[in-house]
Formats: sequence, C-alpha cells, structure tokens
Amino acid sequence: MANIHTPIPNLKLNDGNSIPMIGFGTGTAWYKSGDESKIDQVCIDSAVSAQKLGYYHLDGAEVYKTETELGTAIKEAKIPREKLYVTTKVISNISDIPGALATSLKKLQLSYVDLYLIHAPFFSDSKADHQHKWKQMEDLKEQGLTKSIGVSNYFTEHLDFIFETCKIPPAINQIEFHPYLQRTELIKYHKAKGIATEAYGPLTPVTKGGPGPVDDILASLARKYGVNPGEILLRWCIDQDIVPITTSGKEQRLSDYLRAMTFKLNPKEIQQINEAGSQKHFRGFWNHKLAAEDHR
Ligand SMILES: NC(=O)C1=CN([C@@H]2O[C@H](COP(=O)(O)OP(=O)(O)OC[C@H]3O[C@@H](n4cnc5c(N)ncnc54)[C@H](OP(=O)(O)O)[C@@H]3O)[C@@H](O)[C@H]2O)C=CC1
Repeated sequence: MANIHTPIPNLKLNDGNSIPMIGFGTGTAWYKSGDESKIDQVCIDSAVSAQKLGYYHLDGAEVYKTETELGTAIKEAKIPREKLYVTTKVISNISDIPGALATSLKKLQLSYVDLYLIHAPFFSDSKADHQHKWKQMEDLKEQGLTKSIGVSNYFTEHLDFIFETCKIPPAINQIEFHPYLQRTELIKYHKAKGIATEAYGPLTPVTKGGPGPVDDILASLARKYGVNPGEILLRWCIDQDIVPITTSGKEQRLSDYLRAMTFKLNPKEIQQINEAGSQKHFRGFWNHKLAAEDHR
C-alpha cells in the first residue's frame, strides 16, 4: 500500500503559501441533497482514513453539507493543524461571505482555513458585484480567517473583473479539468497571471466520461509504470503543475492513488494523452450553467 511514507509534493502559490499536490474531496459521493443535520458516518470514516494515509489536503464546501463531518474527521485523525491544508467554499450564503465563513469555521471546528474559494461565478450579476465579493474575500484573508483566497469555476472574463480592482490576486481557480476538458485558453491565462489550477473530476475518463480515445494510452502507460489508469490521470495533472482533487470511499483506492507520487510522465507521454483527449469533449459538472460553453 502506498501511504504516509509516499511524500506528496507541494505547489507554491502566488501569496507565498504552499498547497499539497493532491486533495481529498468531500463532495461527489458525500454531497448531501437532504437534511444537513443527518450525519454521514461513512464520510467521517473515509476522511479519517484519508488523513491516516497521508492526505492532509482536504477539500470541502458549504454546499456539500459535509463540513460537520469534515470537522469531526479532523478531530478524530488528530493530525496537527499546521500539517493540514483545509479548503472550503462559499455559495449558498454568497450574499454574506463573512457570515458564511464564520458558519463554516464553526462546523469545521477550526479557527482558520487554508483556502477559501468563491464556489462559482454564476451568482454575481455584474462586474461591480464580482469586485465587491472579492473585496470581502480580501478582508477575510487580512483578518487571518483564511491563509489564501481563490475562486472556482471562473472563466477569464470573471477573473478580469477581479484583476481590475483587486489588492490580492486569486491564488487558485478550481475547475473541472481532465483530458476530455483541457481548458487550454483558461490554463494559459492562469499561467500568465500566476494563478494555480486545481482540477476536480480528474478521473473522469475512467469514471463517467469513459469509454473514450484516451483508454488505450492510459492502459499502456499504466502497464509501463505498474499503476492503474486513474493514477496516470492524477500524474498527468501533477506533471502540468495542476493540483488534482479526487476522492474515494474505498481505502484501497485512496492508497493506490498515492502511487501517482512515485513516477513521472515524460513530455511525450503528456502530449499523447493531450492529443487523444482532445478528440472528445465531456463536461461532467455544472452542465445546467455551462452547456453553451463547449470546450472553454
Ligand atoms: N468546485 C466544484 O465545483 C467541484 C468540486 N469538486 C471537488 O472535487 C472532489 C473530487 O470529486 P470528483 O470530481 O468526482 O473526483 P474524481 O474525478 O477523482 O472521481 C472520484 C470518484 O470516482 C470514483 N472512482 C475512482 N476510480 C474509479 C474507477 N476506476 N472506476 C469507477 N469509479 C471510480 C470514486 O468512487 P469510489 O468511492 O467508489 O472509489 C469517486 O467517487 C469532490 O469531492 C469535491 O471536493 C467536485 C465537483 C465540482
């Protein structure tokens, strides 16, 4: 089993902080559509197992309704706070960002998070509103309630609004990213502006986005490196300085994912995945808002 002894590299952010290059997500399977007060013990147990395996980067959001579970799992795993990297996101209470973070911190039983994200840009109706919300995020960083601030699901035009007036630029944009949604223009923009990219849905080609044109190359690279195709996908992100956020309720799978830290893809292999992946388009999340956006 790959585990805590498998070192996870960090990526340096534009504000001087560092983020571990793989995150354990508490959305997806754990997302609660119903009553938030019904505690999901499986989510707690999985988040404890993840930390024991060495996943110190934990990705939450108020809308998942699992922050209480994440807080309990953090308490149970007893990893020193300074070793953990905890993210949460605001969307349900976007009209009161400081109040939303205060509520999240209470549920997480923490005094600060490492990264606070605006979950999506679709709830701001004007440039001024985007800029006002970002100012609130900057205030939270200045108060020490979050070490870094960023966004999720933003396109270049939303980021442009922020850059017009920001004092502190976004450290991260968390987006759907995998071989069937390579976001080439957006990634180029991130690099030019010093914004780090986090990839959710990194395993899409082997989960809901498959079967497809990357299957053969993933299988062949998996044989070469003695891992599963999923770990090739995680490594494909890491080798492009993109932080994959993944998840699993299966301890063996979480352990296997860490094998992505034990090898590197060469530029030709990355290119082969890019070329095969670009033959198909698949978007797995936010389709109700993004159906018209095609490959962006
Ligand atoms: N900012 C945003 O808008 C969004 C953020 N996220 C964040 O990203 C996190 C990661 O989620 P997601 O994007 O789904 O991550 P992935 O693409 O990494 O998929 C993880 C899921 O795939 C399943 N899986 C893994 N390997 C296989 C396989 N070989 N065959 C079939 N199923 C497999 C796992 O199921 P199993 O439990 O059975 O192993 C798990 O449910 C979320 O938890 C959330 O924190 C996600 C979506 C949107």
